[in-house]
Amino acid sequence: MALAAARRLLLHAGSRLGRREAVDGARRFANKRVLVETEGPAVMKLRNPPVNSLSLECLTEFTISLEKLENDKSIRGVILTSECPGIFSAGLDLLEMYGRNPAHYAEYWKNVQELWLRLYTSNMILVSAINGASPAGGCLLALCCDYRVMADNPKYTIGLNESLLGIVAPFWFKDMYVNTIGHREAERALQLGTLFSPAEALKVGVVDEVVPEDQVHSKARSVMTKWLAIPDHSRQLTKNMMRKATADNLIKQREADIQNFTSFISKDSIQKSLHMYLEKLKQKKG
Ligand SMILES: CCC/C=C/C(=O)SCCNC(=O)CCNC(=O)[C@H](O)C(C)(C)COP(=O)([O-])OP(=O)([O-])OC[C@H]1O[C@@H](n2cnc3c(N)ncnc32)[C@H](O)[C@@H]1OP(=O)([O-])[O-]
Repeated sequence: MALAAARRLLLHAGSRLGRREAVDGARRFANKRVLVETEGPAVMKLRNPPVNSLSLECLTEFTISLEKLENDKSIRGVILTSECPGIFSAGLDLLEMYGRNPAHYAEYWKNVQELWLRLYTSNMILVSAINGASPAGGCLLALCCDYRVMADNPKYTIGLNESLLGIVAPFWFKDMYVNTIGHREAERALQLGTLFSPAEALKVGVVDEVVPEDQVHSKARSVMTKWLAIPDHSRQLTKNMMRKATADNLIKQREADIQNFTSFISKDSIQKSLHMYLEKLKQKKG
């Protein structure tokens, strides 16, 4: 379904579904895969079990929720986190990129671009409370934030691991990685597909702070309070100054990027790599 049509549908549904309601004293609205609490600092919780993979539906709901928050002038900042225990997000949904047709790949990629552009250029303060594993697209979500707090659990890893899957992170994932950790670290981490432990992620600058697991949300809230003390107009103009060129780089070649992705992911060799990776995930489970 085209994004515009899906958005119309969801926004319409949102006027019923997403109407602010009092639930246990908290104001919140929810789609199926994203819960948003707007009491105190707004919190967006991904809840697409088992692993918060970013399916087309999840991406669309995420984008719509973000749009609704952006349109609410009383909301200046959002904490992004997960409701799935031990998983922040497993990244893009592999089943959206495997065994489908080119039209589906193109539609999916358009929605990935849309979410990234919205998150990366959001006027709101975004703080991620990374309470679980955060590979590839999961890391991408966190990198879009203005500040990243990660739970100190060595089982949780974060990074752009695409090369391990036999696929290649697109140039805008790479640009954001370079902006965050510098060229040399990004060059090495992208080629190796490094998944950093929290301590390593802190050392290279993938995250800004690592705290005991039970403090990840309270720390994110205190970070938000500090950022909220800065006047919006100056912070927003500064953010825009820092990020605009990177976002524009994608905006000026969105169609070409969709075509590149579609032809890349449709290749037999790439589909084979994804098949092997999915099998590996299954075997790990069994
Ligand atoms: C060019 C494009 C750029 C690409 C960017 C990306 O983000 S690429 C994405 C790169 N992402 C990665 O490389 C992350 C791959 N995932 C992992 O490493 C682990 O799942 C985990 C560490 C996130 C959670 O470990 P855990 O032991 O808690 O959980 P588990 O492992 O037992 O999985 C449970 C079920 O979820 C399934 N499933 C998992 N991920 C995905 C997915 N992305 N999608 C769809 N499904 C996924 C898994 O197959 C299994 O299904 P089953 O058998 O029940 O039908």
